[in-house]
Amino acid sequence: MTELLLFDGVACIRGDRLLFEGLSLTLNRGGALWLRGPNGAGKSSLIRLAAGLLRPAAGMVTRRERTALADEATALDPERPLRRALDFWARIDTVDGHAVDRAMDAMALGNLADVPVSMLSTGQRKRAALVRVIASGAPIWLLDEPANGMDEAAQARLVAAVAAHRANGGAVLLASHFALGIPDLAEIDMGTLT
Ligand SMILES: Nc1ncnc2c1ncn2[C@@H]1O[C@H](COP(=O)(O)OP(=O)(O)OP(=O)(O)O)[C@@H](O)[C@H]1O
Repeated sequence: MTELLLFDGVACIRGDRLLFEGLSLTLNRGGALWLRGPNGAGKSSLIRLAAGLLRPAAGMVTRRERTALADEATALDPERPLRRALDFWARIDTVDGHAVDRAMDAMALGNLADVPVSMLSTGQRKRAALVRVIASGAPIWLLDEPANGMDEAAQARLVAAVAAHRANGGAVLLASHFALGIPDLAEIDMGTLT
C-alpha cells in the first residue's frame, strides 16, 4: 500500500476554537510533508490527530502503518541512563538492541549511553527523542519541531535520518518553522487554513 496516512475532510477544534476544517492530505511511502505556519496555527494539533492522540471534530484520519511521535515531551525516563531508557521503548516496540545501537550512532549519542536522561542538554535530549523514533521501526514518523535546540551538526544528522527513512519506504510528517533543508518536501501552510 503506497498511502500510509490519510486525512479526509478533517476538522480540529481545541477548546472552543475551530483551528481548521475540511483538511485532506495523503502521505505516501517515501514522502515527506512539512506543516508550516505561525504560532498557534494548529501544526502540533494536526500531528496529534495523526498520532491518534486527538479525535477529529469531523472527517476521518486513517493510519495504515505504525506511527512514532517525537514532540516536546521526550518520553524517556529522566532517572534512567540514556541507553536503558531507550531499551525500555525498544521492548515496547519489539525491536532488538541493534536497532537502538544503529539509531544512537545515527544521532551520535553512543558516548552518552550511561548518562541519565535528566542530565542531557536540550539538543542532546532532542537527539535522544529521535533515536527512539528511528529505532522504533515505525514507518510513519511524526516529528513536531524536531530540530528545536539542535546545533547544525545535529540538524544534518536529522536530515540524513529522514532521507534514509524515506529511501527505506517510510514517510515523515514534520511540523516546523523551518524546512531544515529536507529535499523534495510537500508543504501545507497552516496559516492559510482559517
Ligand atoms: N489542550 C488544549 N486546549 C485548548 N486549546 C488548546 C490546547 N492545546 C492547544 N490549544 C490551542 O490550539 C491552538 C493551536 O495550537 P497548536 O499547538 O496546535 O499550534 P502550533 O501551530 O503547533 O503552534 P506553535 O508554532 O506555537 O507550536 C492554539 O490557539 C492553542 O492555544
